[in-house]
Amino acid sequence: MPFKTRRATTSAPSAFTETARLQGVDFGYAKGPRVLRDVDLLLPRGSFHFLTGPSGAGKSSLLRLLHLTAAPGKGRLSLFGEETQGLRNRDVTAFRRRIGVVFQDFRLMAHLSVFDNAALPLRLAGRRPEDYGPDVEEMLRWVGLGGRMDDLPETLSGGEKQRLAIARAVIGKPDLILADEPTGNVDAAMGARLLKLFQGLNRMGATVLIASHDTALAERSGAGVLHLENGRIHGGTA
Ligand SMILES: Nc1ncnc2c1ncn2[C@@H]1O[C@H](COP(=O)(O)OP(=O)(O)OP(=O)(O)O)[C@@H](O)[C@H]1O
Repeated sequence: MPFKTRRATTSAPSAFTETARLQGVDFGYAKGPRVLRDVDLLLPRGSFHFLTGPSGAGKSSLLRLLHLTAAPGKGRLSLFGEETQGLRNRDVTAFRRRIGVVFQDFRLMAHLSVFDNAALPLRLAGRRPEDYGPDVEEMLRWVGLGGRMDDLPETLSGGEKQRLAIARAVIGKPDLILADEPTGNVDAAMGARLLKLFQGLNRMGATVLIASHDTALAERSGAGVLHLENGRIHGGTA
């Protein structure tokens, strides 16, 4: 497992105990139905949850709120113990640097190699290639892309793109990992390996939330399960 001996966070140690808290959150899109209704949710620091629920229930939307790419219509959202309402753009960027996110559509950088995609969070954090090279290579080998480092994303299969997106999300050892269907395109053995990666990062301190239809994987993981349906969350701590 990559990062065996190191802390799970690149940010300065801070005293937060709640990675995320939603209180009375309503959310809906301008031209769509109300997606979340009066949701209360607490993700304690170092917790690991799966987020399940039928297609269209709002799992991706909830991850978007936690990534600050969408804002609650009503209610409060705090991250790392800090209120997020009214943040300036540069504060949003600072929050996002502490979050590793795996989007359902991967959002890889088409003009960057596999290696450079995976290394992007470290480069943006100001680290030098000579320092991060071995970490990135180790991570890419772990997700089975050790032989593809110089290739462009367009040459990868769906599952390979997904694994690259995961490598990029976790390489900076973020405080919070949000992953949207991260095992949707891989076989069971790779799914188990990726779960191990998330579990390892969680043991090192990261808070993990994985949206998934794979209830078998969720059950096998031993993680908490939050179920989203009809705009409300069942399970977890509020
Ligand atoms: N950009 C958007 N504009 C308007 N409505 C949207 C938008 N994105 C999602 N929706 C709607 O919001 C609701 C929740 O969608 P969301 O993608 O969060 O669900 P989900 O649980 O992640 O679904 P899936 O499991 O199919 O990925 C759905 O009714 C969807 O049609």
